[in-house]
Amino acid sequence: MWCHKLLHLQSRLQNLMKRGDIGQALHLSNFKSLFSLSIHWCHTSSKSVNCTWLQHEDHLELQYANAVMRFDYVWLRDHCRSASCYNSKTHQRSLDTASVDLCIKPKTIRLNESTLFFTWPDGHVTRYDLDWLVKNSYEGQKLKVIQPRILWNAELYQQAQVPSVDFQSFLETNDELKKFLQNLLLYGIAFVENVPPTQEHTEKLAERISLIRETIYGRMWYFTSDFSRGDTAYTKLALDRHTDTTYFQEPCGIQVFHCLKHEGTGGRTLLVDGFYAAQQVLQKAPEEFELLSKVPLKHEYIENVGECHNHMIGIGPVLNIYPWNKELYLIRYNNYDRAVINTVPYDVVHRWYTAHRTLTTELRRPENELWVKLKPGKVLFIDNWRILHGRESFTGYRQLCGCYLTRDDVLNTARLLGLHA
Ligand SMILES: C[N+](C)(C)CCCC[C@H](N)C(=O)O
Ligand SMILES: O=C(O)CCC(=O)C(=O)O
Ligand SMILES: [Fe+2]
Repeated sequence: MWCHKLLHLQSRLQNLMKRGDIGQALHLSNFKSLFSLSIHWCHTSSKSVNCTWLQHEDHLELQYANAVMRFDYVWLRDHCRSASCYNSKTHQRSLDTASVDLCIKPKTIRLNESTLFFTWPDGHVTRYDLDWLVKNSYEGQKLKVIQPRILWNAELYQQAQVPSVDFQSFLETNDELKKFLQNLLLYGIAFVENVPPTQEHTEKLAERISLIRETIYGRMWYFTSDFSRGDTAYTKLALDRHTDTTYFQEPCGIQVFHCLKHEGTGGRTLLVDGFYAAQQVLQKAPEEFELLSKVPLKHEYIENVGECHNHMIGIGPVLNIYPWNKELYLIRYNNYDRAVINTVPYDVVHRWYTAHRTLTTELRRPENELWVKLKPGKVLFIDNWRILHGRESFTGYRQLCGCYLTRDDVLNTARLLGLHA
């Protein structure tokens, strides 16, 4: 009975809080205390800052800066930034989280200026700046974009007139490197021009941004249509749009292409913004978008050519999204390398094929295709987690070199230059 009443009161109060009707909420909480139900409902408000909070049984409800946030008590104890709990020099936690009582509750909470003080049962005091709490709350994070991007089709990309960066200034100035990285992060592709057409210069370029990710293809790779490896990339055939290394648990982050030579016809490179296409799917058929983000798939690379023996398997959905804000961060799309689907029952399989068809239709719209002819001196960087690439069939002798970059290190460089990454 009491419990029922308390729940009712609690939900009314929460609704009032949500509507921002603090006066009413305060009134109710006073009313409740008359009936001595207030043991866990201590409510305090500060005069100096516009901040109120409710101490629930298992969490703190904080209203500040036009936001209602909820913090678990263990979380509040765990993130304590006091000298004994956190090393602010190394930014590492010293507190042993496993030593925190999972039923912990603050003994008292008080506000001074813009700092909230929690005193825990053992006397330890944790202090949080209100702005830190806003910034680090789940509610705040949910609204934030992890990686800002500009989605494009061919026309939008051409209109944007994204400039290429010159090789020398790229090597010599941080400003140019930053500009380049900003474009790579926003559009998922970027070009460097006037690069001497050698593998060594391409490597130097790559190393300016990040660590090179060595794979079964080597550190720097160099390929022609010589069938030297068991993959159609090493032929003159056309390749439909795809992302690379879908058969790795973590597909390579960035791909670098430098065409060192082409004496012949065809061989243009196709680029398609996979996130733009996925966004169209989300708008037209949200349940299909969801399915593509849920069904795990296997991709596989089996090679037995000459000395090269490899068997790689990568598992993950086509669309990878952050669960808390639904932001898309990785598309795994390679119809050549997709392995047997056996991770879901037959009826889901059929729905998956329908969703895959919708995505493919978007990816294949001619207006989404950006065609470029790679030439010696012009190096292309592709975000392999977002942009699909392909190529036209070709004739004659064509030599391409390049490498993959470790995504973490590209982002690291970007952040060090002050970019949001
Ligand atoms: C030639 N190069 C080393 C760039 C990559 C070849 C990888 C091709 C493979 N089918 C894939 O899509 O992952
Ligand atoms: O030959 C090309 O232009 C690209 C081939 C390809 O898809 C790859 O190497 O990953
Ligand atoms: Fe490829």
